[in-house]
Amino acid sequence: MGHDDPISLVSTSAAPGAAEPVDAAVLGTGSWGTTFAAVLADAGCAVRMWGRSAEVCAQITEHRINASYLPGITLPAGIAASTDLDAVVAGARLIAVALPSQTVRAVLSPLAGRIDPAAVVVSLMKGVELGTQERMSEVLTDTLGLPAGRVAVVSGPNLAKEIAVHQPTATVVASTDEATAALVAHACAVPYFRPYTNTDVVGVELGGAVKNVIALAVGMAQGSGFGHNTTATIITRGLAETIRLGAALGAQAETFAGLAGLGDLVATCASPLSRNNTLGRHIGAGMSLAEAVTATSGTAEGVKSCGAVLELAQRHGVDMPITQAVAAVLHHGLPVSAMTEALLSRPRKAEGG
Ligand SMILES: NC(=O)C1=CN([C@@H]2O[C@H](COP(=O)(O)OP(=O)(O)OC[C@H]3O[C@@H](n4cnc5c(N)ncnc54)[C@H](O)[C@@H]3O)[C@@H](O)[C@H]2O)C=CC1
Ligand SMILES: O=C(CO)COP(=O)(O)O
Repeated sequence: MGHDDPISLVSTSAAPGAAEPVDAAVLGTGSWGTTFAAVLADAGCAVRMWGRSAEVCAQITEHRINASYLPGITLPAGIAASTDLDAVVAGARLIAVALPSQTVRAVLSPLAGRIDPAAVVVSLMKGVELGTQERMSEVLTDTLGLPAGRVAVVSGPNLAKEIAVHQPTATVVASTDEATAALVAHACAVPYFRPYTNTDVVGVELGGAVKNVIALAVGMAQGSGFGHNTTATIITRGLAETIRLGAALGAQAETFAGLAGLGDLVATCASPLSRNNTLGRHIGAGMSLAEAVTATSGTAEGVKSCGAVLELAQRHGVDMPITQAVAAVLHHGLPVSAMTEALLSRPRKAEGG
């Protein structure tokens, strides 16, 4: 690695001054898992990936490509992918998970109690689990039997396809344990990807999960033909309801003004690369949910997480009208045209209320 090593990421058996590569595992060979694996490899880590498709794993290992999820990208050398979960995590000091949020518990359950005691586990996901209303770091600690301090979350304005071609961006690495956050930040820092650390795990995770729901709402408005005033209104009021939920769950308000809050909200709502924004636009243009899912390649987390975020809000008595409207359109048959009326005809109130 070409940068300082403030904490113990490298093997203690390394010769003085000679940093050994970090053993890292990435679970999930979709667009973000593959891109984050490339970032780790560029930062000097030795990276193994786990995926359920033998064909995708072979492409990554043998040809340094992932044609379905990152077409046109050549991956850095040294990434090996396999369908053998046990072999991929064995000996890894950093295990990053990039799977659709609703699948994480089932995929990781076989690893319960079997993670290397020195390893940290990193959530790259932006979702909330339906039924339990758990954030992804909670699903990881629950499923793997880990203390919260051994889990970190990476979240920010991080559209995978931009990072895969080394466009510059920053991110937030959050953990309740500052040393864990610093360790993960160290492992993924490269000239085009700058990690900041934070201990507000709740705020960082909520920022990532709720912005997907707000991006769906923005997409629905754009697909209906509305312009920038409507987009800006949804982004701003979407941030307001995210902050309200965060306050109820103990997050720090300033986190939502940062990269994992406003930063990611703006990137996702503005970019046609966003699957949530794209799916929302299809719905706004008149497609059914099934048609929109088919027309959108990749995981649009907000489709399922809108229900889980709403459950969480209702459990804590928090008003989230945009989230409620998105869930009503996607899952309860509310026409997009009625969504606008439902939101704009609410009782007037003070802006900060
Ligand atoms: N793509 C992006 O730009 C970013 C995505 N994220 C988050 O990362 C997480 C993963 O997203 P992506 O990699 O983009 O999704 P993706 O749709 O590109 O890939 C999902 C991967 O999970 C696999 N998968 C799906 N169901 C599975 C199951 N039941 N068992 C095992 N594997 C399964 C798929 O085969 C695929 O390899 C999501 O929470 C997303 O919000 C976060 C930041 C950026
Ligand atoms: O999280 C993302 C950017 O930060 C990716 O957004 P989508 O999941 O909507 O593509």
